[in-house]
Amino acid sequence: MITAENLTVRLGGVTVLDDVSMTVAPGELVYLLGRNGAGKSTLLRACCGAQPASSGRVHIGGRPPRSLPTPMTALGVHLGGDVTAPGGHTGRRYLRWLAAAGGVDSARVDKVLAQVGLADVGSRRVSAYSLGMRQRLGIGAALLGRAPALILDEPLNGLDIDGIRWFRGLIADLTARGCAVLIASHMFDEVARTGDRVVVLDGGRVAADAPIAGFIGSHADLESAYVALTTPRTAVAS
Ligand SMILES: Nc1ncnc2c1ncn2[C@@H]1O[C@H](COP(=O)(O)OP(=O)(O)OP(=O)(O)O)[C@@H](O)[C@H]1O
Repeated sequence: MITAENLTVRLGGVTVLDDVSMTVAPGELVYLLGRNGAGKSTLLRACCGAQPASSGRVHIGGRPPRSLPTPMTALGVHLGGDVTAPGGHTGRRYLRWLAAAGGVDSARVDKVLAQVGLADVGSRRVSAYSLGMRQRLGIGAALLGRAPALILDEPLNGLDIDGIRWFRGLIADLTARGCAVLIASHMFDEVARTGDRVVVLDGGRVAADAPIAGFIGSHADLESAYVALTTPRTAVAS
């Protein structure tokens, strides 16, 4: 279970998240939507304990993220951006390094490499991986601890159609096993196809929190419903 309660984050005098409350229940796939700068990454970082709250709270499985005794087994995280492994690490060595740091049995590493489709290239340097392979590796890092909650920031970026189909199956399997999954994404087709619920941020506030079909309502599709609800970036700036 991932929970944010009345979460406010101020950065550099700006309120980036404003009284945000939301929950991701076990077995649920919730997509976090919002325009560039709406506060999605900040919310995900706060949920991981990487971004302190100005007020309000976050709980992972009922505990504040920074007080989890073994964080990697409670919450899997891939905060997006490119995976850069130190010192020319191979994919396998990178995951072993993370597993050791997180107190996870190194026997998980080869299982995860297979799970993310990198078994054949585990001994290749990460610096020689393609963008999609690095994305898979980052997702693999989030899977190391077999955590019952997962947070991913734009995990589909860089994945080809095979990667997208693989990812779909992976998340369906995890949610079927009861994992609570929160994903920030701009890929509306994929969100509409696979999500249970959307939480929409607009200017740091929750503009909607609804099952996908309910959110779409009488609109033509998810994108139209979203555009009708949220403030275009140009309007925010003017
Ligand atoms: N360290 C910081 N200091 C000041 N402002 C920040 C800081 N980090 C983020 N912000 C601001 O907070 C707002 C939300 O940023 P955030 O990265 O959470 O948005 P986002 O919804 O994830 O956007 P994107 O879709 O582009 O990834 C932005 O206006 C950003 O400029």
